[in-house]
Amino acid sequence: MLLRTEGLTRHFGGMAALDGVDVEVREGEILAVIGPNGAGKTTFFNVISGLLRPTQGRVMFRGQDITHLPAHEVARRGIARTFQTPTLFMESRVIDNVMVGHRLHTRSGFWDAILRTPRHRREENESLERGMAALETVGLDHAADLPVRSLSQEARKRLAIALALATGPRLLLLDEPTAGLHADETGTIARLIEKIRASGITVCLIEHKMRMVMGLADRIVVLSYGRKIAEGTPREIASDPAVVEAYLGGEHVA
Ligand SMILES: Nc1ncnc2c1ncn2[C@@H]1O[C@H](COP(=O)(O)OP(=O)(O)OP(=O)(O)O)[C@@H](O)[C@H]1O
Repeated sequence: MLLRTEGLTRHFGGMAALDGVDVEVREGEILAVIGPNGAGKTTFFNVISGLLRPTQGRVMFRGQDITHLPAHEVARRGIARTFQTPTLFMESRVIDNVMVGHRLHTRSGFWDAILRTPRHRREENESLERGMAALETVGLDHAADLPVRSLSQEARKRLAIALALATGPRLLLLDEPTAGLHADETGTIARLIEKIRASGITVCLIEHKMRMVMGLADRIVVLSYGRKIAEGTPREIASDPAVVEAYLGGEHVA
């Protein structure tokens, strides 16, 4: 087991955005987290990645309790994530955006940078290499020197994934990686996710596009009102009465 949440609970005021959620992420799989709007999916990612403290419950990663670690420490241990709305530096070059991600793992400080110490130079070279490798994975190595603003919407999504890959994760959390994209662009991202998994990185994604989820995920976890209501293979989920009810009962039909 790569990651396990136990009784994960998060309240906002009187409301439980997550309510006793037990989820296991297996090494090497693509796990999709789905559910109607407001089901708690993003909150689930925020708690795992250390951006939010759970009210109750635990997060275990590679056998260690990471529940109370700050976000940068969770990232250092091997969990990277993307956000629904990526924060990119539009006027900076593509490669510079990616190198910021890798610096999370470097040790040079302010004085190393000012004095251009050997350690700083070595780490800069390493950041560049890692950054270029991440860009190559997502198919943006040819665009390394272009400003981010010149990229299409779809290429920016891939860049956001490259930023996460540059941190060298074991587990990649993708929050709606295809939001706002057309069907053919969605296919490109799906193939990229398969490629990332083939490289040995475990993927957990939040996704609303059912066709994509059904074709891509090994397993699916369904959240509704903060609770896990179903879990299984795409085939099992598609015919699960509780899932059909959760989607048809709300205003959201995928
Ligand atoms: N920081 C916050 N403060 C207060 N309430 C919040 C906060 N974050 C999330 N919530 C509430 O928690 C519930 C779950 O939200 P969350 O964003 O996790 O759902 P989601 O499944 O990701 O939804 P969507 O599919 O719309 O992105 C919602 O009712 C939301 O309004």
